[in-house]
Amino acid sequence: MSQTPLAPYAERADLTKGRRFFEPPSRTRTAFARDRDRIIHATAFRRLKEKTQVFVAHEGDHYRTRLTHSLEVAQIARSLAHALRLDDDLAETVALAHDLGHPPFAHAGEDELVIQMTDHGGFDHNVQSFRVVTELENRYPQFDGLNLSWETVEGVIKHNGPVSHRLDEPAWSVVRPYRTGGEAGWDLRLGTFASLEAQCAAIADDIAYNNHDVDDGVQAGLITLQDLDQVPLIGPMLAEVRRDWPAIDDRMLRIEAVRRMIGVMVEDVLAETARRLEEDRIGSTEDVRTATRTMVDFSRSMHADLAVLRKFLFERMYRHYRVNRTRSQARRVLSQLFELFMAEPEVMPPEWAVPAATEDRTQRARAVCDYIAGMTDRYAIEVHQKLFSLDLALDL
Ligand SMILES: Nc1nc2c(ncn2[C@H]2C[C@H](O)[C@@H](COP(=O)(O)OP(=O)(O)OP(=O)(O)O)O2)c(=O)[nH]1
Repeated sequence: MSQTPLAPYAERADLTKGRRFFEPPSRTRTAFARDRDRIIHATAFRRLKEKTQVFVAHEGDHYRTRLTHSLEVAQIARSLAHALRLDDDLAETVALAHDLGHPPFAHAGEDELVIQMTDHGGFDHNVQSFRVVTELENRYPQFDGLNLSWETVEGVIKHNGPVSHRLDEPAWSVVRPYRTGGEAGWDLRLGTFASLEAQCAAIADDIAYNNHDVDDGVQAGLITLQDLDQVPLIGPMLAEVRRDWPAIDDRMLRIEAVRRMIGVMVEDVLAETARRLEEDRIGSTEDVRTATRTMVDFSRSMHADLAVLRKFLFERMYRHYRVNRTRSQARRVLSQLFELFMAEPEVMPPEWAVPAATEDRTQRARAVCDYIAGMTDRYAIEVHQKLFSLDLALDL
């Protein structure tokens, strides 16, 4: 963006730990910018356009999908990184990749896959994002996955912080080869913190969804502006906008209040992060990794307010009966597809039917799970309709 020199604790693309499979550097792009471009060209990225954020993707053109959510996260991550004098390409790249592993119908879909995979190694959307970029995307003749830089892959797998404590959970076992001595030949140093750029992407996720869910929830009529008056963060913001613009209509009031709330959260993160970097005397990328806490974070009071806002959104929006009805349908679609594919793997396309054609039920379940997890909402509904309708004229 600008030529401001990077901070000493910023990642540097010219000092990257490199890619798993050697490739000569690009003449025109840094390693992290090239990673971003690979993600944008990935099939899993395009499919985010029809994956649920809160509303199933076809419910309305104006609601967020996982794709527009990822773009908003990337924008906020980039702003944070730039203000902190970090590598904004890396922050953007990790943000764009962070939700690649979400199954159709997002959390409802994940809840169902977790149940279906209980005896077969489990399911976790963050691990699935990691598998998409390291293994499942198939668009290069030389390797599986996208062969991204170490720092990008690290950011994807550490979306929720260091992961060493979770390696015994079956869902996380696929990450094992990526630790010291692992056969992947790469040590992602799973027990340490990720780069500050990846931490920017992670907090940008929280900023983005808490804000856009308020926006979408009001637009959808699940919550009202009056409901929000008593909720921390957004309530004071609504009052402030009404004071500044007494004649403002509800639509503009909602948009302006959400815009200001994003700004307040970003400023809070920047101030808290600067404070922590100084307090913990962070002077290098190694200091970031071996620190005793996350550096890019909200202040204590923002955490407290956000907890109340999250609880409100959870109870009033994510568990609204109208959303619950769709969740219920979505889970049935996925459970019925899963059971059918386990019994008749030959009805899946060959790239999934072949690995599923085994007596090893765990191996079969993983192929079924990967096929389903890669589906968009629309495709899952279409396949379900085709396979469970008795109308043989339905073509797919
Ligand atoms: N936590 C949660 N979020 C839901 C649910 N249904 C819909 N959502 C929406 C609300 C947010 O827009 C978004 C939060 O999910 P994300 O996957 O982005 O973040 P989360 O913190 O759950 O997971 P992550 O940080 O990716 O490990 O999903 C639900 O049942 N639980």
